[in-house]
Amino acid sequence: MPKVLIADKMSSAATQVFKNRGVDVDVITGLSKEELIDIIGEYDGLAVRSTTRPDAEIIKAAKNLKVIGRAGIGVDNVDIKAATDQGVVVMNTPFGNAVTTAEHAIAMLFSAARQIPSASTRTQNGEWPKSDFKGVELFNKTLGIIGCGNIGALVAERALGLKMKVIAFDPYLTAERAVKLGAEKVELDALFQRADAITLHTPLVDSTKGIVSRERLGMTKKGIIIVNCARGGLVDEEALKDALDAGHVRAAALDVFAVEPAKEHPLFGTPNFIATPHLGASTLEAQENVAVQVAEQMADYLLTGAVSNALNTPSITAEEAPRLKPFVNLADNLGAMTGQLLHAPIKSVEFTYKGAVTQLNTNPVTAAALAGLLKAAMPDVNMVSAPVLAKERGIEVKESYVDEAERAESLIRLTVTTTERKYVVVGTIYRGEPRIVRLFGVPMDAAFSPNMVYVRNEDKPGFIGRLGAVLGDNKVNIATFSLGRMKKGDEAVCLVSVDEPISESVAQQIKSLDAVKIVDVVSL
Ligand SMILES: NC(=O)c1ccc[n+]([C@@H]2O[C@H](COP(=O)([O-])OP(=O)(O)OC[C@H]3O[C@@H](n4cnc5c(N)ncnc54)[C@H](O)[C@@H]3O)[C@@H](O)[C@H]2O)c1
Ligand SMILES: O=C(O)CC[C@@H](O)C(=O)O
Repeated sequence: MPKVLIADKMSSAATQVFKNRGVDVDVITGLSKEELIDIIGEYDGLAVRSTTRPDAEIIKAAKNLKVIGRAGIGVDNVDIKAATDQGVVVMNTPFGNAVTTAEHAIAMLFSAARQIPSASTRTQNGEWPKSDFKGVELFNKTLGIIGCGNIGALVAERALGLKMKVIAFDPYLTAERAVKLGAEKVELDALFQRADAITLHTPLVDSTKGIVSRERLGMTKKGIIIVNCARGGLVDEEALKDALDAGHVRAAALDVFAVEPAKEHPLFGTPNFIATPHLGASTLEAQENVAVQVAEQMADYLLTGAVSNALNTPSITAEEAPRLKPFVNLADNLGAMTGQLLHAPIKSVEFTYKGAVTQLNTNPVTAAALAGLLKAAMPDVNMVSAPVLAKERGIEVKESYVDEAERAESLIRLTVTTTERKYVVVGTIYRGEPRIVRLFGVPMDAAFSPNMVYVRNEDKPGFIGRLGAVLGDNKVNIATFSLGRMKKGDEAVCLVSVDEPISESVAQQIKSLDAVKIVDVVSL
């Protein structure tokens, strides 16, 4: 039974889902990094919100970890590269708290425009400070949205409902989608120059860090309102403080801070400044949504192999997972065998899919074959990291499909081009088991096994007997012996599965046989 640790406070609905799905679950929140490192090795899954920060050190200690589930959207608290390198799937819940956060941003916008928190505090202090609060309407004002994805679009919709004009900067926002949202797509500087209020809804990435800079604040109209319910680090907080003190920024409302938790901050106590403690996602509905979603996604992956909302590997539906499993196994074996028989750097790999497999999502199949191919040189590679590593090493990866739907069998062909030559291997599934049907151009039919010897030889009478004698003389027991040849008297291939790995000495004895061209040991 897989076991999951819930390490951040989240709705008990997550625990219930895990239990209902037959996943063992511990809820231990408030752990220090050292305490988490001490216990994480026991778990197959780790569920977090934004407090726990699974970094490379924690992930390295998580020897059994298969999945990290983020009950929320932003995953900047997870070292995704470290997770990928270790084959740990990272998934989030991209829609569970989007409405809630959009509503918080609108609430912060109103709070800033009318200084509601301060007015409330002072009224309740008995000051009746009526003359001290003159706000501004949002009606007919221009709202600048930086980042117009899920939440930004929801904020746009709500702002339009308030009869605001909406302009948006988002490098990935198409003009068509902007029109559909009722927003005007603008460049970043234009947004700062034209907006009466700016709200941020981007991830914290290199291109967004400090996007609200001192220089850009200087481009804004006097009286601008700034709202940030995305991530601390998007706003130059010191520059914002100066602009508030100078009366240039009318008001600012931050839900997120560069350093959290923000217990002390230069902005705290500044007039016309509003702060909330990262409450964007904190509603009953949102927390129920993300808890249930993350638990269901993690349970799906741990129990069926289905992947959804993963940041570092292709999605696999629950329906696909069982159908893909034999092909992923075949791809892994084909890749691993080929990778051990290559003796030069890989330049490109083409995956050709034929027959029924073309009807499936072949991304995980390709990833598994890539992992097998690269494993000879990079033992820690896995199907999560393989596509990234291949790209980093400049290996061109192509996929093609031959839709021979009438063909009962499925075939997977790997065409691997190294700096020296091209290799072609073909495999299929027969009675649920993976088999190799063509090895480097030579037709054959062999099952995969943990210990195999690959021999390429001249097609001559007596060779098989001599090869068998060397193995027998060295007490190497043969499990299966598969043969193939291009044509009579040409090159032939022996693929011998043996009970135990052969020693280097035995390999040398085989190499010394007449007619031998190549001898390689394959371990799967
Ligand atoms: N305060 C909270 O509690 C809370 C809750 C949920 C999400 N968030 C934060 O809000 C962020 C956005 O959430 P979402 O669901 O809308 O994500 P999303 O991925 O749907 O949208 C993010 C948008 O930002 C855009 N973007 C990326 N780089 C950009 C750049 N350099 N300039 C402008 N736009 C850029 C993307 O194209 C995308 O459209 C999350 O990454 C998360 O950090 C905070
Ligand atoms: O979990 C939270 O409270 C915040 C989550 C939020 O920042 C997100 O990125 O989804």
